[in-house]
Amino acid sequence: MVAPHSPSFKSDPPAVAEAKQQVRARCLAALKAHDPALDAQLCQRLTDTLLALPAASIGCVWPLPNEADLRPLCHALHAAGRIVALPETPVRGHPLTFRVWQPDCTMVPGRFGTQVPEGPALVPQVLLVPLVGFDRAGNRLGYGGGYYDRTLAAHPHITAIGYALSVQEVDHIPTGPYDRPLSCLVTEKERLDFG
Ligand SMILES: Nc1nc2c(c(=O)[nH]1)N(C=O)[C@@H](CNc1ccc(C(=O)N[C@@H](CCC(=O)O)C(=O)O)cc1)CN2
Ligand SMILES: Nc1ncnc2c1ncn2[C@@H]1O[C@H](COP(=O)(O)OP(=O)(O)OP(=O)(O)O)[C@@H](O)[C@H]1O
Repeated sequence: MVAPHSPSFKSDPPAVAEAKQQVRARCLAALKAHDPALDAQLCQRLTDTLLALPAASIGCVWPLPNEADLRPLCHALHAAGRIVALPETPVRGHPLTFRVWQPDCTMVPGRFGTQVPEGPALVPQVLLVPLVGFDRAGNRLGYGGGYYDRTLAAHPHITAIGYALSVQEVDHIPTGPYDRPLSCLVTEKERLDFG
């Protein structure tokens, strides 16, 4: 039986949250120092990976400051006839929604400095998952909103592909009850498949 006052964690236990915060700070510093020339290599590898999939619609990512810039990938996928969608960030505690992006569409400001296309809503078949840090077991860590964790939980059939620059790798990402490892992650150097 569960003791009456034992916490039933709806979120990460405090020790895990604290450990994540330390790893997050280290990875954000690495991201900030990264060579922007690597972004083109990452885009090329992601373009090859995604165009090899039959997905009609793909959830991409519009960059926040210091992140890898995937805008060339958005253009390449659109030019290849795929529907490109970008995330719209709701209030905390809810999954992301997605709106169709086109090269000439209007972008409007969203939460946390994000930009959102003025297009119709759509759930993409394949979803690129950004991250702040990752490890070789496929664990990922984001900015701490839990948005992608909730989105993947809400849409278990979406094919999720993580992406990162190789400088964002750490030995071990602390995990909590809601974190699910990625099955695939692409960096500018390699593609990792985690069985
Ligand atoms: N490019 C991009 N878009 C994205 C995400 C992402 O990670 N990258 N998201 C992933 O979920 C969602 C937005 N979620 C976010 C949740 C929290 C913070 C946040 O707390 N930012 C801090 C700055 C962090 C730092 O650099 O130290 C802040 O605004 O204070 C940012 C994005 C959807 N769009
Ligand atoms: N499916 C979920 N249901 C309820 N709580 C969740 C879920 N996913 C994550 N959380 C909680 O949200 C909080 C933030 O999670 P976490 O620190 O793992 O976010 P993150 O992976 O850094 O962010 P993101 O997924 O947006 O990139 C944690 O307390 C976590 O337990």
